[in-house]
Amino acid sequence: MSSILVVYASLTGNTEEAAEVIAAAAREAGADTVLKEAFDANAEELLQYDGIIIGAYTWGDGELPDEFLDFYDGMAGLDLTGKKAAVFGSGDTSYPIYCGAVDTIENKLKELGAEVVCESLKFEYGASSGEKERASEIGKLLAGLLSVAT
Ligand SMILES: Cc1cc2nc3c(=O)[nH]c(=O)nc-3n(C[C@H](O)[C@H](O)[C@H](O)COP(=O)(O)O)c2cc1C
Repeated sequence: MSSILVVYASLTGNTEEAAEVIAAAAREAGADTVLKEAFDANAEELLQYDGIIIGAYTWGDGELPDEFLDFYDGMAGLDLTGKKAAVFGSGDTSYPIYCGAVDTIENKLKELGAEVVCESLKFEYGASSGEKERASEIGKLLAGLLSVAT
């Protein structure tokens, strides 16, 4: 069975809600899926999974949230070649850098060799029903791609 780690940082629950939708969909699609908050996870754990889904809200001036910084720093130097990945997160369009954390994480995953399999999901505050549907599709997509690959 393929395995997926969904790891996220969320302060007020918006990104967490989407993380739960994604993880439930991946599980339903047959992947052995673990859902963790970033501060309970270690970046090296990424090496144990076939699929990686990372979510983070954006903080400061388009920055990564504090709860995600240790995890992000720990990603440096990991070889994620062969992993399939997706990224999501909540933001607020009134800030000049909308969902900047999502872009930063996507770029880092690509730099480390992971294959980002779909356009990253950005949503304002809580995900709408359509955005939750996309979240669900991301979980299913990754689980489906991994079941074909393994
Ligand atoms: C001090 C502060 C700075 C923020 N900076 C940004 C930003 O630069 N870009 C952005 O898209 N959203 C920004 N946001 C909005 C949050 O990302 C947004 O409220 C999000 O829904 C929080 O997600 P969460 O519920 O998962 O914690 C900021 C919010 C606060 C309070």
